[in-house]
Amino acid sequence: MTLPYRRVLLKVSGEALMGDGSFGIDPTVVKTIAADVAEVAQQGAQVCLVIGGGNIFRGVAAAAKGMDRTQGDYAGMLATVINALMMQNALEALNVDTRVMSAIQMSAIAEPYIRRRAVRHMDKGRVVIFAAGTGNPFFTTDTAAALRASEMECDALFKGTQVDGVYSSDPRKDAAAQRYDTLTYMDVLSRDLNVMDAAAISLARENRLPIIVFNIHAPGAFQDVMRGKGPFTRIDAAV
Ligand SMILES: Nc1ncnc2c1ncn2[C@@H]1O[C@H](COP(=O)(O)OP(=O)(O)OP(=O)(O)O)[C@@H](O)[C@H]1O
Ligand SMILES: O=c1ccn([C@@H]2O[C@H](COP(=O)(O)O)[C@@H](O)[C@H]2O)c(=O)[nH]1
Repeated sequence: MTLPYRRVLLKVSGEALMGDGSFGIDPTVVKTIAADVAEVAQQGAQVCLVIGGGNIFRGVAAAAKGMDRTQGDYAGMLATVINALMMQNALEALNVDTRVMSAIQMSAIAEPYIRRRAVRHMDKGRVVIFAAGTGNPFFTTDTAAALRASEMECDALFKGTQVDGVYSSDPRKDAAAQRYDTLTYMDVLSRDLNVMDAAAISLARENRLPIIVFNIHAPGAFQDVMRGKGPFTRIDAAV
């Protein structure tokens, strides 16, 4: 069965890569996600990825302990490059052609981000991994994902995270939280549902980019959610 999307961006939470650990990367988790991405790419969808860095470094957390925020954010962006290289390695082991494109130039390990080149890579069937977020401090990889998905004219942004959708409050802290099947961008903003930052939601809203939030941990979760198999939450202009 053909997939109902031509080109999509998958945002993978950095924290998801920790597996059962409390820091860093569990290679088994990376392999499982890579296998899911490989399946989707082999079924003909153009796929690009943004991977968070929260499993390694978050600028805001470092700032809370007295570090300069900007410096911490640059360290956070470098953390996303480490995750991108791990994912590239796992995808290449599955014979998926990939390119890492970095928003911060580091020509020995990644191509610089050039929008038209990224589009060309995807047209040739390569999975493009966007690294180093937006390249700017005070942003997050959620915003980078909404930005790149808009630039790439993706049909949707899939946010693969630790929870299976958007809840009335953080489900990891509130056992009574209720999951929504659908929400509008305005619902997420006005109810302060913190699954993604407001800048990312606003950017998606402006560009009419649907966001689908799902749990990345179930094997095959990405290909299932691409086919509309739940659970997930869809955030859109009007529902
Ligand atoms: N209303 C809500 N609905 C769903 N999840 C929520 C909500 N409020 C807070 N969260 C939390 O937001 C988290 C989603 O963010 P995620 O872990 O994907 O972080 P990220 O910043 O995108 O990535 P990283 O882990 O790299 O920092 C969920 O794990 C969940 O605990
Ligand atoms: O555009 C960006 C993207 C990220 N950062 C910094 O990186 C870390 C990790 O990203 P997450 O989205 O939290 O996974 C983030 O905390 C920022 O410190 C950035 O500065 N700019």
